[in-house]
Amino acid sequence: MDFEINGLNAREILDSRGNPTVEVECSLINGISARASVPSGASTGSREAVELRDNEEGRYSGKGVQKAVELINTEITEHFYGANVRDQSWIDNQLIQLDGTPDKSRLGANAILGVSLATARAAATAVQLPLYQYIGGISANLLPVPCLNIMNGGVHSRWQGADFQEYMIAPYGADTFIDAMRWASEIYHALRAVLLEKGHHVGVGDEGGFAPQVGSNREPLELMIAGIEKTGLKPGKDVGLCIDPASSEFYKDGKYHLRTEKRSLTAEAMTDYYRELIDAFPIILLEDGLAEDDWEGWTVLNDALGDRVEIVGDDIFVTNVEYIARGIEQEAANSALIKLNQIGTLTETVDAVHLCHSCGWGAFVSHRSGETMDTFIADLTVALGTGHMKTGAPCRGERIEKYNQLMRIEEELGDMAEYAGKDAFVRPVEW
Ligand SMILES: C=C(OP(=O)(O)O)C(=O)O
Ligand SMILES: [Mg+2]
Repeated sequence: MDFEINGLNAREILDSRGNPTVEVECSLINGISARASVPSGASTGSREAVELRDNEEGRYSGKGVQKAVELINTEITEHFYGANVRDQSWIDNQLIQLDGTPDKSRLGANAILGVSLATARAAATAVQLPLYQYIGGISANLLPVPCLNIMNGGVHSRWQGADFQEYMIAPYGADTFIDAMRWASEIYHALRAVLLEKGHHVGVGDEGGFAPQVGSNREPLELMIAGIEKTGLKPGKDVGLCIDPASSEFYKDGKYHLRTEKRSLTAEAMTDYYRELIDAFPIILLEDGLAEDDWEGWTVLNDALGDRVEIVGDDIFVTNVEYIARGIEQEAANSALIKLNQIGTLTETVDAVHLCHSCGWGAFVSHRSGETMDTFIADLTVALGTGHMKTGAPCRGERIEKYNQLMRIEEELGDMAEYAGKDAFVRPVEW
């Protein structure tokens, strides 16, 4: 048969932070082969599937992935020799069983995801379909609103900038994805000019956003509004704002410690703070406003603000249907962040998105702060019709390449392409 796996060949490559990561090539008996690589987070949730990293004696001061590579090239390859590459759910189930741990720590979520994605891409190539169509079928035509993280803080700027990790622009008023990207790039350059005018430095963080030393977590929002206005676009009408404070990173002993503002707040006080910001700025999405273990706080936050903005859970749900289901039951949010390597297989990721959509929740597809040039999430977003996604600033090759892939998909779909626009978010855009 044409679709039998002939081999899986893995190697160690470097990601955008210069750390080792896994790349996998899946080859078929018919000569077709395809490649995928695995990203890595910095502000990771504690319940994420576990990456396998080498011990301290190895290369790269304990960060290498030689063991994960070796496991793919031996045990995993032997297991899948001759298997049907089109049977994705079987492949992913086998990977889970072969690993045998609840957190994928024996083989490593990095080894498992590399195999899962490389086999999916090889199958798409074998049936001669674009990846987004292979995964999403003939109705996959929705181009997402790109939410571009143009100001970085938190751990992604080594705590040099704001406490909040991500400040994003969402150009939902554009007619097409390519127009949205043009607006985004113009705003990015205008923001650089605004920062220079105000005497800020324009060094960037891990995801390509500027990371100036600001005096509060509100200031980046003011700077972004100035950048949007400088281009002639209208904040709120053309372009909205999203924030990901990644607050697990500054939560300790029941309080949220805002270093730049020299104050520590309870969950209730943080909710009040977010309300003030939502009143003052056209914010449409708030991710990880509270910490991963503050489940009670999340319900309070969602009750207070969930009818106004999309409340997205990242560290709290880790793309895991078990935690998303708990979030649905406890009304802790109205959307989940979707990161392939948090859960470790394509099938489980698709299940997480389906669960969100079946309950009227949003599913917000995301890159990681450590990325490669792999564009899988661009195709995945269109395949699953999630309507919005984030993959960093319109700068740095590993981020740009995903946006470029979405532009290619829009061009390929031609008249069939639809830009998600203002309907992308769980709560209506009111401007
Ligand atoms: C992309 C994120 O960061 P990281 O990959 O470091 O978890 C995030 O927190 O949403
Ligand atoms: Mg996050």
